[in-house]
Parts: sequence; C-alpha cells; structure tokens
Amino acid sequence: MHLSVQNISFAYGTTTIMKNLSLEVTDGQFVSIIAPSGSGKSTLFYLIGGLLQPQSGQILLESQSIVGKRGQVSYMPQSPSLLPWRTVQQNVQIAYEIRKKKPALSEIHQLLERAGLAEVAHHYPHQLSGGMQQRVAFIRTLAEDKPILCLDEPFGALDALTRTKMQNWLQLILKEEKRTVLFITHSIEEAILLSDRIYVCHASPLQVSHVFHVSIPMNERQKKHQATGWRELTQKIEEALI
Ligand SMILES: Nc1ncnc2c1ncn2[C@@H]1O[C@H](COP(=O)(O)OP(=O)(O)OP(=O)(O)O)[C@@H](O)[C@H]1O
Repeated sequence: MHLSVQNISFAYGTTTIMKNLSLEVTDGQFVSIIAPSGSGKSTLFYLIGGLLQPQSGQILLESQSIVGKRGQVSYMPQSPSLLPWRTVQQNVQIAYEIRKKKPALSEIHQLLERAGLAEVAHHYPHQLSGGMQQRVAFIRTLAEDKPILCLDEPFGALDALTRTKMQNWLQLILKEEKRTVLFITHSIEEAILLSDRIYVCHASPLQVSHVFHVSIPMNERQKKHQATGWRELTQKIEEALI
C-alpha cells in the first residue's frame, strides 16, 4: 500500500500552514515526521484523513486520489480519546461498529491478549494507566483494519519509562501485524528507534527540509547511543532541526 503526498499546500483563511509538502510511505514501512510544535502536523493528518482539503497538490493512495475522502486511513490522535462510559472491549468494538461489521468477539479478545489487556477487557478507561489507555486506543486503530496507520504523537503525554515500554511494545506488535505507519513525534530518539525513514520539517510554512534513512539494524536499536551510527544520525537530525 503506497501513500504519496505530493506538493500539498494548505491555509486556514489567510494563514498559510504548509507549502508544497511532499512525502511517501510504502508497504510495511514505518515513516516518522519530526517538526516543531504548532507547525501543522495534525493538520497534515486531517488532510490525509480527508477531513480537510488542500488548496493545491495531490494525496494518492495506490495512485488514486483520496483528497477529501474519509475512511481511507486509520488515525490515532495524541490523546487516547476512549469513551469513558464504555469498557475496554466496548471501546475496541467501536472500530467494528464504524465499519458496520459485526464485532467478532474472538478477534477482539485476540487483539486484547496481544496488547496485554485481556485481564482488563471489562474495565473502564478511568481504571487504566495512561500507557494502558494508549494501548487500547492503538488496538482500536489496528482493528479498523486500514492499510495505513497515522499515529499523531501517541506517546507524547506518557512518562519516560512508560514511553520506552510502549515503544518496545509497538515494535513487537508491528512485527506481527505488518502495517504501514506514518508517525508524528517530537523525539529524535523515538524516531530513530522505530523508523525506516525520517522526514524533518521546517515550520511556517510546514515543509520537508531533510529526509533520513535509518540503516541501524532493528535488533541493535535498543542499545540506542551504543548502537553503531546512532550518535551520528542523532547529530545530523539535530542539525537539520536548527
Ligand atoms: N481550525 C483552525 N483554524 C485556524 N487555525 C488553525 C485551526 N486549526 C489549527 N490552526 C492553527 O494552525 C497551526 C497548525 O496547527 P496544528 O494543530 O496542525 O499543529 P501541530 O503541529 O499538530 O501542533 P502541536 O505540535 O501543538 O500538536 C497552529 O498555528 C494552529 O493554531
């Protein structure tokens, strides 16, 4: 599944948010976008998700325009946005209800099991930790069964330890569930840990300034700064962000 964002420009009223922004993500790739706060990253996902339309440029999924078309990609926002009156299982069920598909309880249970959430299937969101809530939201996003997942800083609000655990968990689950991911983060470390490719963007207007390919083998990335090439890549990305 190939998503191609080609030269899109977008303005809210007279304020230009992005100009000629292009990026690509293809089959099974994990691609990150690092950009300054308030620069239009969420707006980019609204454009890809069809909630907004660019003033110019194209957004293609498998060479077909998805401009203004909703429901083509899955989107997970920064906050878990779980319905507080629904249990964990019922929150995941929403993904099936949206597709007007009868929820397969065995399928939901399998997903919850894989996320380490089987024991809290009948708990309510307020009874869960922040990390667990994010896992429920992620499982719900997976259950939407769309070829591309757009994850908007999913771990931004978590403490450092929970964040590390969630990154490891995400790596494991994506190994089993081969999906194509477009991931927004502020963290260079997180981007290197998870990505095949990293787009660094400048703000005002949002534009890709640099593209980095992460060639550090996955099984070495846990070592972070001790992994060969990690420090050099971090430095290059830091320089690109200045
Ligand atoms: N509906 C809107 N109308 C006008 N301006 C908007 C609207 N939504 C967002 N903006 C402005 O557009 C800019 C980009 O917003 P956006 O939320 O896309 O940025 P972001 O990079 O996701 O932010 P953050 O890092 O805080 O999550 C901001 O200056 C914001 O104030």
